[in-house]
Amino acid sequence: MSHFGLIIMAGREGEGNHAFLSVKSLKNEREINNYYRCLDELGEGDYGKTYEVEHVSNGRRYAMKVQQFERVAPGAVVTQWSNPHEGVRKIYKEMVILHRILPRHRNIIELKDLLMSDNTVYMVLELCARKNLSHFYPIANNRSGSRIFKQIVEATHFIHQHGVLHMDLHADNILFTDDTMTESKIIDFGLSVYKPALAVRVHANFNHLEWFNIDEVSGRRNDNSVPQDDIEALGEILHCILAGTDVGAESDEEELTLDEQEPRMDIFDQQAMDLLELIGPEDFRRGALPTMYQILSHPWLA
Ligand SMILES: Nc1ncnc2c1ncn2[C@@H]1O[C@H](COP(=O)(O)OP(=O)(O)OP(=O)(O)O)[C@@H](O)[C@H]1O
Repeated sequence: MSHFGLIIMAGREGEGNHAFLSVKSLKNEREINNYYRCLDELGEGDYGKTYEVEHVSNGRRYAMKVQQFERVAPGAVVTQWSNPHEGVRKIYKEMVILHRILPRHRNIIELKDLLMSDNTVYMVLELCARKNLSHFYPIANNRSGSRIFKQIVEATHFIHQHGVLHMDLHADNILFTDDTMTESKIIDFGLSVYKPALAVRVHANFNHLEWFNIDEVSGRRNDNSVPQDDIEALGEILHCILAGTDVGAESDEEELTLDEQEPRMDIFDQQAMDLLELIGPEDFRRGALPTMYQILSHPWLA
């Protein structure tokens, strides 16, 4: 049975404490219009686009991530340049992570609905504002910086506890619920990795053997991702908060001067600098990376 067939079969009503989400199967692409009206484009990624949509019957607004995948013909050839299974695998993994592995968390985007046609997946997500971390960096101060960074660290810790490494934590993938920029949400689990051996919490009896091919989770697929990869990304984010700008962002404009990359010590206190020296980029770091528990108990996040 295909991965997508499996996801429809495996959801059982009333299971665990996660509100059951049934997968709607669409006969064709047009049928999506019976459920959601498309209002505006929010963003575009490698595999599709994300739109602001309105539920046809209750008028509520959501974000809908639409991803198309190519059906993989039996015996399709994997080459150095193209692997026809990769797109399907990426989309499937994101769906399973959001749909089954992670319970609800206030700082992780919530999956609200899931629809599928023959070659398209529609992930309906809670709608965030058009504000991401890069809008927050210039206005961050010691108090708001610590509050938002703590939200991101706690959500990342929660993800890790369930055996998931995000692997793509940066400004574009951390949105705010509204323009006040007080509540953040981690999005985009497209590059995430699921490692059951890392899980110390299991949601709703999630059994990875029902959902993933054993090669995928056994390390046989040559995946070297570790929690430290996310911790390093958190260190980069902290540097940006303290510098007040997206330090590593690709831009057509001139590169930032060294001065512009410096932590703003007139705004942030010594505790913030101490945390930067623990987890920040190598220019700042004093020693080996601490664990998530050590980061969470740091006084700047108290
Ligand atoms: N829940 C949401 N609310 C508002 N906007 C969103 C939401 N989810 C995604 N977006 C917007 O759509 C963009 C693309 O979303 P996302 O990163 O999930 O897609 P992607 O196809 O995986 O992208 P990429 O290939 O760049 O990783 C985001 O950067 C963001 O601007």
